[in-house]
Amino acid sequence: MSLLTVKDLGKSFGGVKAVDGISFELAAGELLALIGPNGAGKSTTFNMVNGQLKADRGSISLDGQELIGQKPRSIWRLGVGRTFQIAETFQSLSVVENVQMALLSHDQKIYAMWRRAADYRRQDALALLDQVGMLAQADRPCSELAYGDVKRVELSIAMANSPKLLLMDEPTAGMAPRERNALMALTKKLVTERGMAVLFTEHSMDVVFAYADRMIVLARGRLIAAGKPLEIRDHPKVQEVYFGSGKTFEKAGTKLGGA
Ligand SMILES: Nc1ncnc2c1ncn2[C@@H]1O[C@H](COP(=O)(O)OP(=O)(O)OP(=O)(O)O)[C@@H](O)[C@H]1O
Repeated sequence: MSLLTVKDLGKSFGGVKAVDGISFELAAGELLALIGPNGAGKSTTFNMVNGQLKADRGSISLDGQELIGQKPRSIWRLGVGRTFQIAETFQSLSVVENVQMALLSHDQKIYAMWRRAADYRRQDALALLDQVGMLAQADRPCSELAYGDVKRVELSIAMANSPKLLLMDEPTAGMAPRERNALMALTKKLVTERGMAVLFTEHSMDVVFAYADRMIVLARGRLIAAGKPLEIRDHPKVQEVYFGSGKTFEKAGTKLGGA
């Protein structure tokens, strides 16, 4: 059975149908890539799933519970996580303290966090860091880490909430190819080990084809194709959008696989 079921989801801004009646499913243990040219509706879709935007129509159901109409915080509590960049204010904290802060937040002990982060559930935080290969660097300040390692820590912070579904918006943006592959291989490992589902946008087609179990393709708010990477690559509509005349997206100045 699907973990996430999206049906006839729609959102308009003024006269623009940003998302125009899309439907898709996502199972536990699956990595689903959401791709499409600039302005296709990817961010709008993401923000409806995490509750930052309210859908005009349709349904988003997680494990049978309707998410539309719920606040972002409630949706997060139900198990929809997302990766956040480590805020500048937390850069001076150590790696493990950043994960401890996330555990405090998960446990709703947010008000005491400044005082208590250093003591709070340290062993659990270390276990999360171990899962992302960052145990050896647990006591270093985040500000000293290489970019790829910061991304690993961000992933472990997202894991602190034990998400059933993790949303990743351009997870490998700004990374070199080797770092990109390492991060996605790690994500895939977490998906398999934890039975977590991941929905991600990505502009690097290499990453998408190498790591996505399935893909959905949006263009002008509509879902134009869904399937396994190889099926998508050969799909006529996708070919037209990305490689063809470019008629549909000429004006948007589409980059290949623009996320
Ligand atoms: N807050 C908003 N107000 C008005 N129009 C918006 C708003 N958010 C998005 N849109 C419009 O909705 C459409 C879809 O935008 P969206 O950001 O979801 O696309 P995207 O696929 O994420 O694009 P990109 O790859 O450029 O980030 C675009 O035409 C955009 O201009």
